[in-house]
Amino acid sequence: MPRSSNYTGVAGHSDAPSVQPVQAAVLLVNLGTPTAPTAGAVRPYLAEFLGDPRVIDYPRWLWWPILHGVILRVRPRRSAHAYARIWNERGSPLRYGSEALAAGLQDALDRQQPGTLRVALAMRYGEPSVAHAIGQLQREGVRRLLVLPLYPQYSATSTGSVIDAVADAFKHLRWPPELRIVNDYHDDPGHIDALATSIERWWAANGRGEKLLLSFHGIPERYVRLGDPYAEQCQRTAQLLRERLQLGDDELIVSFQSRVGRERWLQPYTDATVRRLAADGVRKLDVACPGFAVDCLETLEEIAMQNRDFFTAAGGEALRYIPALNDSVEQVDSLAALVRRHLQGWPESVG
Ligand SMILES: C=CC1=C(C)c2cc3[nH]c(cc4nc(cc5[nH]c(cc1n2)c(C)c5CCC(=O)O)C(CCC(=O)O)=C4C)c(C)c3C=C
Ligand SMILES: [Fe+2]
Ligand SMILES: [Fe+2]
Repeated sequence: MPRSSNYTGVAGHSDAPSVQPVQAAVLLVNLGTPTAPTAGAVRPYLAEFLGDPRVIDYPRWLWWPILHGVILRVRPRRSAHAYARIWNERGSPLRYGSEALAAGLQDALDRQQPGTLRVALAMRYGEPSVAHAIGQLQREGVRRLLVLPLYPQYSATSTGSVIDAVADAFKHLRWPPELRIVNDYHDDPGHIDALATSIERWWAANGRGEKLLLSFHGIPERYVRLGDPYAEQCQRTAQLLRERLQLGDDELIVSFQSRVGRERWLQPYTDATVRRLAADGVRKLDVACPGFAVDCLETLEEIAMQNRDFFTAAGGEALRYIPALNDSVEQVDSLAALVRRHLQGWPESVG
């Protein structure tokens, strides 16, 4: 059964020509990435990203001159240099990793119930945009849409912004599909199990470091004070993993990376933490980033290169980055189960 068909999964019930074909789709949404590791390609990407009021909530009259007058003149070159370190013949890891995950999820769902569910991928910033992907699904006859942002922990800056983009896209549709959105899956047992299994598998192949650091992307602390549940969800994911891996409080540490700007972000910061651990005598440090569904600039460059160098410069021997779940069978299977659960009550599509 071709993926774009309007097969309804209810053979024998679609003989009346007036019945509208029913097809359901899962739209995975990741952050997005530049089209090339150059300042020219990074600038429009950063302009869209940092111009999103969910990401930076300063009033526009204050932020716009700073963004366009200062930041977009300086940062694109610096960021492009970082992107160049992780770019390869397949392009940007965030893009091909997300595509591989979407393809894996499509195959897994097809194996269970062939042709009932279409998996599509959109990027919050850049292409293919959320509006473009939803328009395409609409043209294919999709009437039921499950949006799955690839962020295990909810933050207004990430998931909230995806919800905005979906709402904006819907404004332009005369007859939008029925909609469900996964808010988060930070404590989903299948997801925790997938993370734990992948870490254990990595330890079985590479041996175990003295400590395991879980580094999550940071956000401004102020956002959490204003009600963003992100920090709490990161700590919950860490606690569940700690229990599942049977690690003590001093063996599994949580930190927050990728701070931008002058505001105070969630603490402790990852760079300060790896330096402190090296200074405290830790020689071999394992780092995983459970907030990232697929590897990207923030894991492959910031952790596996920059923070590795901070660690060794401070006296550590080896900082070993444990890859994200990417398109592993663990991630594909846990997301397929999550999708099936969220589709319950839409029996024509997946039942
Ligand atoms: C300045 C504010 C930022 C907030 C708030 C923020 C939250 C946030 N980001 C992610 C996931 C990713 N961010 C990535 C890159 C990235 N993040 C910011 C800024 C904020 N992020 C910038 C400026 C950049 C671009 C690179 C740079 O110039 O430093 C990425 C990687 C993208 C890639 O192409 O590989 C991801 C993924 C989350 C989950 C989050 C809130 C929880
Ligand atoms: Fe970010
Ligand atoms: Fe970064």
